[in-house]
Amino acid sequence: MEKPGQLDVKFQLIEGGIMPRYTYEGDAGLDCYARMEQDLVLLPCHWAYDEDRASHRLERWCDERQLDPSQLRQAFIHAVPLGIAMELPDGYEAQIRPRSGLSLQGLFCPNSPATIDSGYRGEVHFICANLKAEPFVIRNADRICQMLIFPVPRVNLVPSDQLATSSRGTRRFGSSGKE
Ligand SMILES: O=c1ccn([C@H]2C[C@H](O)[C@@H](COP(=O)(O)OP(=O)(O)OP(=O)(O)O)O2)c(=O)[nH]1
Repeated sequence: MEKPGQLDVKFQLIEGGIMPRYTYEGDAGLDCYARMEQDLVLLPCHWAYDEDRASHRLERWCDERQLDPSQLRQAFIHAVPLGIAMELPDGYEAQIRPRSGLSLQGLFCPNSPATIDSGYRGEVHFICANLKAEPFVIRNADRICQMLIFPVPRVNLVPSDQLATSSRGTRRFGSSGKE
């Protein structure tokens, strides 16, 4: 039952998915979990400049950790399934954002904050890449990102020949630091 300041949103679990949850009371974001059939290894972005060497580098890295590279799905950038679909009320969006702790480990979300439209009924995904020098492994049920839900006004575009003046005017791109 919805209370003041709360919003009911229908979430559907996809087989193998885990319901997002607030980890601590007072958290703004619902933590979301990877739904992976196979472990994923995100290769460091800079390896993409020398793809021929990337597989040798990965083999060596796996050797040192007694991992079998043939058991790992490899990618430079990947849309990780989150095991959930949703029915957002009209006038709302969900945003998918990285978790700071994983960002400090080099996990990068190129479209952050990602937009989940209210009409989208497919599985929600987290798009990510690896900015660090070492490969980054994502496994099933890893708590990989967080979701926040916001109201979004439907905008009526009003064609206008003239806009009201403002103190910023047309200044941009660091203009406030210059004389
Ligand atoms: O990180 C993301 C981004 C998007 N989506 C899903 C939900 C969203 O509603 C839909 C479309 O996203 P978006 O509008 O950002 O993508 P697009 O490239 O503009 O695709 P489209 O032409 O389908 O709108 O894809 C995700 O699951 N994860």
